[in-house]
Amino acid sequence: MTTQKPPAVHVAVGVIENSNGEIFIAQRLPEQHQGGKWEFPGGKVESGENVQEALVRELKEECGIDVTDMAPLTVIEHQYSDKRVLLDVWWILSYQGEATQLEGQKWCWVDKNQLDAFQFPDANQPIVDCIMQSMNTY
Ligand SMILES: Nc1nc2c([nH]c(=O)n2[C@H]2C[C@H](O)[C@@H](COP(=O)(O)OP(=O)(O)OP(=O)(O)O)O2)c(=O)[nH]1
Ligand SMILES: [Mg+2]
Repeated sequence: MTTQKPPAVHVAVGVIENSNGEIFIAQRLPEQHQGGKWEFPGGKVESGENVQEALVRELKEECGIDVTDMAPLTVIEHQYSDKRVLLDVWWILSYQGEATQLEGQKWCWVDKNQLDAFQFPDANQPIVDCIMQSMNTY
């Protein structure tokens, strides 16, 4: 008998960098999946949306910014003990407004070189590596 894997939850994730080379991160609320871990803003792609539309919507809802340009960074499929996710990760190339956190999460700008001092969900390790290695010229 074959067992069918449940479908992965498709998640749009944005890496926002400021002019000081710092990255925006927020701490997941205790009651959320992977609660207490730090994350890049984003959320689930809803039906009828493409990933870019989802990212624009999520970053408006969570961070209060209007994203105007983005570029694909990486896609990560990860199986947690309780859930499988497909993280669709994008560099935010330009946006309007001042990034903040509108859903009660702790947040901060962190120097790229210090990103590994924060605890991220396991799926995020390749993203953190990628950012820390990047000589970002955008
Ligand atoms: N946003 C975000 N989610 C991540 C990251 N790493 C990671 O494993 N995830 C997982 C945790 C969740 O299972 C899923 C994203 O769910 P979410 O709670 O942000 O979704 P959402 O904003 O749509 O919120 P909701 O449906 O719970 O209201 O992806 C990350 O860096 N950012
Ligand atoms: Mg979210």
